[in-house]
Amino acid sequence: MSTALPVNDSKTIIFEKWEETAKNKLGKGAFDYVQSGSGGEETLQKNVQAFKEWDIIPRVLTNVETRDLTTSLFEKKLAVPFFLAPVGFQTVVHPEGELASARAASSLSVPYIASTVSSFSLEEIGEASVGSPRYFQLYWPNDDEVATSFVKRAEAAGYDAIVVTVDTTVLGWRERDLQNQYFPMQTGAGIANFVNDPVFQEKYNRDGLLDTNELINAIRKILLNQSITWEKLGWLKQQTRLPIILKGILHKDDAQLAIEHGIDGIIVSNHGGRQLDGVRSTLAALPSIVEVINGRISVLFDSGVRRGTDIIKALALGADAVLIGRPFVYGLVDGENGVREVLQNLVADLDTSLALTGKTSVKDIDCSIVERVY
Ligand SMILES: Cc1cc2nc3c(=O)[nH]c(=O)nc-3n(C[C@H](O)[C@H](O)[C@H](O)COP(=O)(O)O)c2cc1C
Ligand SMILES: CCCCCCC(=O)C(=O)O
Repeated sequence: MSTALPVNDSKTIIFEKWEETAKNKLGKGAFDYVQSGSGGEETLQKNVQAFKEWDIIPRVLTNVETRDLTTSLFEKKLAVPFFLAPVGFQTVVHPEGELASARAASSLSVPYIASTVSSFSLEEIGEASVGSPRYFQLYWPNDDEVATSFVKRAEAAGYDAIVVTVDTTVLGWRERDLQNQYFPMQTGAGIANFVNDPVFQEKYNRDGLLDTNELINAIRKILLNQSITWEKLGWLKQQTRLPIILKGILHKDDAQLAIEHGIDGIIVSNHGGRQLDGVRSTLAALPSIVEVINGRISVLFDSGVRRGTDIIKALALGADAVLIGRPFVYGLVDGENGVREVLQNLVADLDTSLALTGKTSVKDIDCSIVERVY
């Protein structure tokens, strides 16, 4: 990486400006669905605030002429230490939804995580991101045969890992969505992985005979699984040769259990403040989890990452890589180009921040360059 200049033809650099653009372009229901958190949005705010509670203390005179943003996870090289987080229902933001975001990510070799509730099938998203790393996020359905089918399809479509979201046994209490009476599936978004699944079709869709409302009800009935336990993970591991990553870990004891159950990685996440409100910010949760993990498995991180310096802080506190959610979703209001713009700027911002931190590689960032604000 030799330049830290922002993208020349960028229209929007600032996260808050993208958010404003999204607010102006989207209907209230869709915008609130993306922006809001659960409950009184305490955690949503804490996630962002937490980054301000850590100072970067840069080093100087270290020769940062040549810089390297690459890292590796599960023996695969990544061009940058950040992923597009799994985000469902992307056609509520732009008609090309996940295809646009996956193409933008792939054009910059940014790794992508496809959601179970995508508006295009995992096979279509896989094709849109061919050549670039991609993981499949599993909302573990309340039907083992459908769960197995999803995992096998992800393997066949060339995905590199399965991300099991474990913080969504039920949907969070999202007051703004409830107030707006907004549920994105009602727009027809988020059902592609089900309607393209042979097991689901045969068992629940009577081979395509259900009308849209019946279909949505059938999906909702099996989408979230309240009965999964640590013991059941052994069964999932037997269904796939891909690494399994748990998304939604906040407690250090759960980090320990992940290791004991042979899990390959965890994502320290509170779902962007959208599930249980009042939980810890992820940056506050990270250090104690990293201590327990002690380098034995990969630790990813999300919730509240907005800028390059946020990535530096999360890496310094022990994350191997981070995920971004809302920043790319706001870019998606301008389709593939909008997402690309957000990502290009984030790469340039990260590169600038790396140089000014006095480091030449993201792999060299460690806790020596951060301290809690006092
Ligand atoms: C609109 C929207 C939809 C989401 N859909 C999913 C999903 O389908 N699966 C999932 O595991 N997480 C989902 N998430 C959570 C993200 O993966 C991620 O944890 C969160 O957005 C990170 O916080 P940030 O938005 O502050 O970056 C969603 C988040 C948003 C904003
Ligand atoms: C019953 C729908 C569950 C999917 C929710 C998607 C998501 O994770 C989010 O909105 O956040």
